[in-house]
Amino acid sequence: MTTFQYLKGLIMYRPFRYFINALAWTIIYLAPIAPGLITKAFFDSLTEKSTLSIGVWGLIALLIAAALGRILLIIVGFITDVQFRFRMGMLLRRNLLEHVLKQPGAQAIPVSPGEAISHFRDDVDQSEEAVSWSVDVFGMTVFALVSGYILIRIDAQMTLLVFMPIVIVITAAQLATVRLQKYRAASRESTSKVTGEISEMFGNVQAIQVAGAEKRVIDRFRSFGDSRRKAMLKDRLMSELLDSVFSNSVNLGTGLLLLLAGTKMRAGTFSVGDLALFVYYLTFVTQFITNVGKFITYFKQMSVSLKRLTFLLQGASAKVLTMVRPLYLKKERVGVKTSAASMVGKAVGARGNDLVEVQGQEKRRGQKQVQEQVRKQDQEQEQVQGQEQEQVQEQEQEQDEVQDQAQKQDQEQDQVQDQADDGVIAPPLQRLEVNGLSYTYPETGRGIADIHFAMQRGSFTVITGTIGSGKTTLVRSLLGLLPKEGGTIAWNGVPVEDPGTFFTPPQSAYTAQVPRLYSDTLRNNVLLGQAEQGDSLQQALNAAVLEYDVAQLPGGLDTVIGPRGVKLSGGQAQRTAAARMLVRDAELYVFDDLSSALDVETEQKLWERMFQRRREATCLVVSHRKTALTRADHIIVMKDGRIEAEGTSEELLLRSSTFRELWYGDDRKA
Ligand SMILES: Nc1ncnc2c1ncn2[C@@H]1O[C@H](COP(=O)(O)OP(=O)(O)OP(=O)(O)O)[C@@H](O)[C@H]1O
Repeated sequence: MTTFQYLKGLIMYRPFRYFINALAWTIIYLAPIAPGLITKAFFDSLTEKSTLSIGVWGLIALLIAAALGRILLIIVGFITDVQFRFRMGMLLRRNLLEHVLKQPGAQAIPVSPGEAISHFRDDVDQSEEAVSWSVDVFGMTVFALVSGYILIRIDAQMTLLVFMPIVIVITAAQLATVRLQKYRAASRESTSKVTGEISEMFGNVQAIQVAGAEKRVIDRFRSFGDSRRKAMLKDRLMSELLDSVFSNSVNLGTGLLLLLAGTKMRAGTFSVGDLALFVYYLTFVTQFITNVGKFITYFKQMSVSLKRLTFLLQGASAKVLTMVRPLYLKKERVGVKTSAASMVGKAVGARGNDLVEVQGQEKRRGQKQVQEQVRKQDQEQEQVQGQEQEQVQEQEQEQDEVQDQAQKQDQEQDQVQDQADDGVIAPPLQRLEVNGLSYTYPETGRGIADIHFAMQRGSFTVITGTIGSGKTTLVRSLLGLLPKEGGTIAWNGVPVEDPGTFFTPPQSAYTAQVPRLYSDTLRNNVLLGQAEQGDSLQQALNAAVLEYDVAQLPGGLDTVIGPRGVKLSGGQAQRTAAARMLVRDAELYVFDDLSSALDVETEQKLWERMFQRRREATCLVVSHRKTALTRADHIIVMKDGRIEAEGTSEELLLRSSTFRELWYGDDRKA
């Protein structure tokens, strides 16, 4: 997308508001035409060249009225500007945010969160600025044309001699904006780095302290700060330099005007009123040239912003940025679950509808056959006279029953179809099948390849393997947190089109290896906005073996656990994440190495309680612990991104050396 297309896309978001804004500012810029002409007439009246007889006070009153009128217009102009530009900024941020949220969770943004914030803030502002200035340029061009026409009619030679040098000076200064653009890009980049570093530091306070790296981290931060200072200085210096050239052009013009006007006035070809008008318009015309320059600069900076925003889209078309959408992310539908759930429904729904439709057609075909048969039988019955009445009645009854049954089945299917159309939930899990799943990290070329496995309802499957063998990658690719490169995932035989939106509650819930907690109360960290229903929270805490810990906390469930849950132990943090998962009803629970911060006894309790609570829960668990392995119906052993062996623990102890190492390694650790 070119910068011009981007600008146009933003304008076309609210073309009417843009038009109103342009109209308001064109009137504002045209407003000085009248006071200029009044001033000219007044001065000419002093030398008896004009018949205007309003006197000094009359002139002052007229000029004040014109100024007040312009102020009023400017207020209106600000209102129209704000109405347009903030909507445009919101659209950009909204589209960006929606795109980021739709990305696989593990790859949502290609930069640090701090840098992403800087893109959201500065680059959107920059784009707003450029579009807003385009309005000014339009208004001022109209002013320049009208005033130019008036001045040329008075004295074409004078107009040319005064304004040409100004145009040349300003154009030369404009050329220097290429450098300004370079400096601006560098200052943006350095600001992003500083913002990113701040968020990294705040996010990793513990790690920095544990490593005794405070000084090194601060030194690094200081070096980023220094680079930023230098880049900002160059940027500001260049901006101010150009500004001063632009603003001093008026003085240059006035000087030229005085030099040239003297001779012409002596010759009687240039009146005092003409001089007053030239001086009066000079400021505005110079402002026009300056502002056109500014707009060109903003336009160039906008191209830098467009590049940076497009980078955030990670390969998606830049058109995403200006797509016309309502300014909110979700549209809640009354009576339907959250949009995530509705997306889920649609993911399966698309296929589900096909299935229902095919089945429906078969049923209807079946029904027609039955009816056909009935008709035939009727004819036969009419032909065979004298047959016993009883037999006929029996047959009719049977036909009615068959028809009733077919009708009932049709009604049931209609119901299923309605549900799928509403996008509520996918059907309960009976079987999950993964075939040929693969993903490679572009940075390392590592990942997983050709993963096949299946899980039945209520089963407990453990993924185990050596460090870095691809366990987490497998889970993340399955759940759509990484974009799978190949393979299929089927829920009850129906392919899952978009795992990222499908594998969310109520289909599945997930606890990551490194839990993400927020600086909020424990309660809010578990519920994450979900309404507290009955004793569901207590049950989840109990299932996650967290009830004792909660009782020990000073504020219980209302204890604020600090940024990233720093006030909790590693095990408490993981169990909080597990409680967050368990408080949500799900068909499939996925745990990524929950045991890494739990002792054997606590882990044992956790599995026991989990199964007491949900007998039918299907679990996919990454673990190397015997507690989990002995409970498993099926174990998948990963090595170098592939499944090396699978089976029960007894089978694997006989067959897999990797598994034996993991099994006895666990003994050695215990
Ligand atoms: N974000 C990433 N970028 C590039 N390569 C990665 C990334 N994450 C993991 N890898 C690589 O992919 C391979 C599989 O990693 P993965 O985290 O899935 O292993 P794992 O079995 O879960 O390891 P662990 O037991 O340490 O949790 C490893 O070789 C790792 O170096």
